[in-house]
Amino acid sequence: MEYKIALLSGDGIGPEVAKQAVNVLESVGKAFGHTFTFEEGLVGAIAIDKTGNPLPDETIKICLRGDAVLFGAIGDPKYDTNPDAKVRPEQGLLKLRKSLGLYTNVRPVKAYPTLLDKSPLKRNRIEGADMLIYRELTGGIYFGEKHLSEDGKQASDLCSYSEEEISRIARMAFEAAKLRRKKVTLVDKANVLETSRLWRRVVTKIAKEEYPQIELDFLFVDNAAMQMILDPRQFDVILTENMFGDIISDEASVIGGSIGLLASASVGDEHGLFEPIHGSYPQAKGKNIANPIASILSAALLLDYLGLNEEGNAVREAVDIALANGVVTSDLDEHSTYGTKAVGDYISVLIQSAEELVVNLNHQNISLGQSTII
Ligand SMILES: NC(=O)C1=CN([C@@H]2O[C@H](COP(=O)(O)OP(=O)(O)OC[C@H]3O[C@@H](n4cnc5c(N)ncnc54)[C@H](O)[C@@H]3O)[C@@H](O)[C@H]2O)C=CC1
Ligand SMILES: CC(C)CC(=O)C(=O)O
Ligand SMILES: [Mg+2]
Repeated sequence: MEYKIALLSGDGIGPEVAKQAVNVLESVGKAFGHTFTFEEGLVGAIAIDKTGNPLPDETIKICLRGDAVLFGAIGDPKYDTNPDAKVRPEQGLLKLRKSLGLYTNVRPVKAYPTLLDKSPLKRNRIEGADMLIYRELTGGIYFGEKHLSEDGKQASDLCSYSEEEISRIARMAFEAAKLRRKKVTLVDKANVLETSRLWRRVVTKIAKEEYPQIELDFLFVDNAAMQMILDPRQFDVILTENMFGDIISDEASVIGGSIGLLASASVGDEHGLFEPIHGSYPQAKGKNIANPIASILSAALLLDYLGLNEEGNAVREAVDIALANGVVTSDLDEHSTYGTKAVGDYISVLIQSAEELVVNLNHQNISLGQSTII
């Protein structure tokens, strides 16, 4: 089959890690007889530099005509250090999520058996940890009305959610839990926030009426942040709003040993975008030291989204082999001599001999709209 992928590499390490994901997809194409074509679009700081707009209309068109979007990262210190900048790279990513209707962001987190001693957390706390974070992606405080008073002394960001926005991602999270350990934890701040109380009411009703077989429990986000590192194995599927999900998923990346391992799928009713959870890590730009695995595993989720589960598993299998053989960047092994490209090449070469891989890992399917991810 032929697939058209919109490629938005972005800023900082985005292009370097996305390049490795592209190479991996091309290897998958060779091994499994598919053709992936890539159409590149500008986004983020580079798009501002070239067009004045962090998300040019042409980029949206490229995404709309693709079968899926592969995204690198955006962000640049010249904006991070200038709070007065009116046009910012991050606006490009937020607008893209909204324009494509990507209301659910799935972030798989696990402790890899071969990396248990790479995490700063104790092995006996993390062994077996395996969760999916369902983060709402197009609502909440990141999208609410912003206000700065004329004298610059008062500011506000509105956090707003509707029943519809909550119920559509909640159903996705419950569907995922059905195929796993049948537990959903709603993370909120319902002791303080009206929006969180709405989340509780809506999610509780859906659980009772539609998913009686799923255990639903609740955690306040401050406690959840602590539980995440105290006892991460208690979590199966976490369901939460936009900002809480952003924060606790970076925290959860410590379980695996590096944020450079964490992939994500952003999906809605019609489109899918696949990106690492990390940002543009500008300190590493051009140094060939960034871990490409988050981007490569995002490509695996993209394959699942296209219905190519065996191909997605081949990528995950190759990643597992690289990790087991110590073919990792310096974030996972300070003595490593492998760079971004070497790790990507190793994984790509393994995939090209895919018939030798046992593409039969113990991954569980997750129902995600019309498609299935692992
Ligand atoms: N989805 C996106 O494009 C995101 C963009 N950002 C933007 O990225 C820029 C930098 O933000 P930060 O807060 O520094 O977050 P960041 O995720 O870029 O980096 C934080 C730290 O994580 C580690 N790290 C990140 N990616 C890694 C990789 N592939 N391999 C090894 N280590 C890695 C590094 O230690 C780094 O110092 C900002 O402009 C921010 O707005 C931040 C988060 C997400
Ligand atoms: C621009 C930010 C909202 C991106 C981010 O931190 C994320 O999606 O994880
Ligand atoms: Mg984030």
